[in-house]
Amino acid sequence: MARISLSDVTVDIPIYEPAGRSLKNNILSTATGGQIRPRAGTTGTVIRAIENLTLDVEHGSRVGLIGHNGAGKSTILRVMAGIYEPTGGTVSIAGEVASLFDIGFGMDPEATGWENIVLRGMYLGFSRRDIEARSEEIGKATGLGEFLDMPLRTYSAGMSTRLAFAVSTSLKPEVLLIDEGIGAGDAAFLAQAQERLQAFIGEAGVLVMASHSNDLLRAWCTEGLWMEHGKMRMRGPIDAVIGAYTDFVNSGR
Ligand SMILES: Nc1ncnc2c1ncn2[C@@H]1O[C@H](COP(=O)(O)OP(=O)(O)OP(=O)(O)O)[C@@H](O)[C@H]1O
Repeated sequence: MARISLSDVTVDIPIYEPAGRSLKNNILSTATGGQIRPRAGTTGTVIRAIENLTLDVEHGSRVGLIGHNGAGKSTILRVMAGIYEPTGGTVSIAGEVASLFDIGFGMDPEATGWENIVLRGMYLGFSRRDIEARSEEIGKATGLGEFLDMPLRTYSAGMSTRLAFAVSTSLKPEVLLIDEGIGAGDAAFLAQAQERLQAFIGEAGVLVMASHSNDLLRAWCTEGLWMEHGKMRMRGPIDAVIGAYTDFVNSGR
């Protein structure tokens, strides 16, 4: 059974900046971003992107990450994907993870779409045999037709997204992580993607996605998690969390 468990996770990102630009305050209050703090024992600075986050995402959950620019949404996804090692706390993931960010990950601009299906699949941890056996189906799902014979560098951002999305969802990972880059798709892609995603979620697994699009969040997620300056502010049914966040933004606080 797929499951994600974060226990008291903190992520500090050290900033190596010229000494002359030191920060006077422990925490600068801004509308965006994480918390900027002095780095303990040094004259340097860290950005606290996530602070003491404890979170369990159970099998079958579809969680949407909501919040201002720099609230920590992408950082959470990167911690779940194993790209960022937390500074504090523990992360435990059960199930194969596929991430739909870093769209270029495992792809070669000079290789064709077909070749990139195999490359990305292998980067995501699947065997060449496995991915080759599925490439026909994946190619079809991209909707890219003859462009699959062209090098990736000839693709638009949305076309690359289609390719990456088709690979990730065809491999039936148990945990799918999506960052909002998916918004690069056009309406036809989104409709098709939703169908594929629903099939994927129906079979098993966990979805965690970050987006600023309420429509996308409502369509794909059942639960919302509102992040603010690296901390969880609210978790609950997606409509309730979007509603509370929207009210907060509109109140101008
Ligand atoms: N590579 C990095 N170097 C320094 N700081 C970073 C880096 N990546 C993220 N941060 C900081 O971490 C904090 C959280 O950023 P994150 O990308 O997780 O936010 P987000 O909620 O995904 O924002 P957005 O909605 O704008 O994509 C921000 O304060 C950001 O400045």
